Parts: sequence; structure tokens; C-alpha cells
Amino acid sequence: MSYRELKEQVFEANMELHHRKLVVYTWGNVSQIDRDKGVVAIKPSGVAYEDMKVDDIVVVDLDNNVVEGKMRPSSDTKTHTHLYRHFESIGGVTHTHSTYATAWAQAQQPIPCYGTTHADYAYGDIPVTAVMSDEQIKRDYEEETGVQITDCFKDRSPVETPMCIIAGHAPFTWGKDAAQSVYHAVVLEEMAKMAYLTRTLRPDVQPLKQAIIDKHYLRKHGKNAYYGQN
Ligand SMILES: O=C(CO)[C@@H](O)[C@@H](O)COP(=O)(O)O
Repeated sequence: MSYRELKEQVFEANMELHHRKLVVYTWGNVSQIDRDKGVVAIKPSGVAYEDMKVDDIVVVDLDNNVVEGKMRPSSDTKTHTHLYRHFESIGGVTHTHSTYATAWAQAQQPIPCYGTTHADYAYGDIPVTAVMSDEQIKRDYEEETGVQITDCFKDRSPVETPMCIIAGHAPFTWGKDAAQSVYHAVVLEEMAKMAYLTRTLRPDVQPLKQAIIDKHYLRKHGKNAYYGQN
């Protein structure tokens, strides 16, 4: 894929985030990797979605050096590249400050799987990172954000749970490409809203029983999946 094609896909994915009303002003970013070339295209930092153009998308390598582009890349670039280096199957990453997912992040609570809408997309709860230490914040904040995320996935699959919420901050989602990572950001926001409403209606509600989680997740994503047409 040419840099131009990669930048166009990343631009479209960023615009989809805006179109879905998951970002206000500049509060989010989407990237996509070309693993053959070892480069990532990402939104420029601090540019309003209304003003952004394809040529503003910045291409960086996996060590965060700018390879192409006149603008400074997203301030969260190091988190994105950390995820690409550690989750080898992913091709796109999205970060938003969408309201309900961010509320769970600020409450520093994982999002429990209360229903089948959630189980259709993520296998179990949505993990929340640990709160960063002062030392980590000083060391390399954006890289450490990535470390906090990958630490949550030592015992779980980033394919089965393509999303995480960052304590005190906001969500990150990922997928096979930029478009799918945005799709997961939209899904996460709906899941977070439903979970919030569920717990508000019934504070002592328990997570969905495992057999139903298994049924819903696996009928859509398991090796014998039968949901949809593929
Ligand atoms: O998390 C934050 C701000 O808290 C950032 O993701 C958000 O403002 C977007 O930053 P960039 O414009 O991508 O540098």
C-alpha cells in the first residue's frame, strides 16, 4: 500500500469518528499500520476534525520518527506504536474521549458484561488499567499508557477483547484496520452506556452468566461461528 492510500484510509477513519459524534473538538485520534513497510499513519496533533485534510495525516515509524508529513503527529502516537509492537495481529487503533466509556475510565472501574450486546463483541469485562505511578507519569507518559494497556492483556486476548479503558483517562480500541478500530469505539460507547444504565437501575446486578457470554461471543467469533453470512 502506498503512503497516500494509507493516509487516505486513516483520514476516512478519523472522519468516521467525527461523523459518529464520538469526538468533540480534537479529542481523539485514529491510526493504521502498514506492517510490510513498518510505518503507521496517524492524525496530526491538535488539528480540529473540521479542518483536517488527507495531507495533514502524519506517517511515523515504529520508533515514533516522522517519515512523512509536515505536522506534529498525535500526542498519543507512542501509545499507538506500543500497541502495534505488542499486539501483532492488530492493524488499527482508535482513541476517543466518548462520554460513557470515559465515565467508566474516570470511575476507574472495568465495564462488566451485563448483556448479550456486550458479549457479541467482547469476551468478558472490558479491563481498566492500573492508575499510573508518579514515576511512570514522569518517565514517558504516552509510552507508559501503552504499557498499562498491554499489562491488562497478559492473560487475555486482544482479539477477543479489542478494547480497554485507561484509568482516569479514556478508552482505546483496536481492530484489523483503522476502520474496524473505529467500529469498536462506537460499539464500546454503546456498551458503556448500557452498562451504566443497567447498574443505575439495579446497583447489585451481576454479570451475565458465562454460558450466555460463551454462546453469544462464540456464535459470532468462534471457529464454528454461524452469525451473519460468512
Ligand atoms: O487524550 C487526549 C487529551 O487528554 C488526546 O488524546 C486528545 O486531546 C487528542 O490529542 P491529539 O490531537 O491526537 O494530539
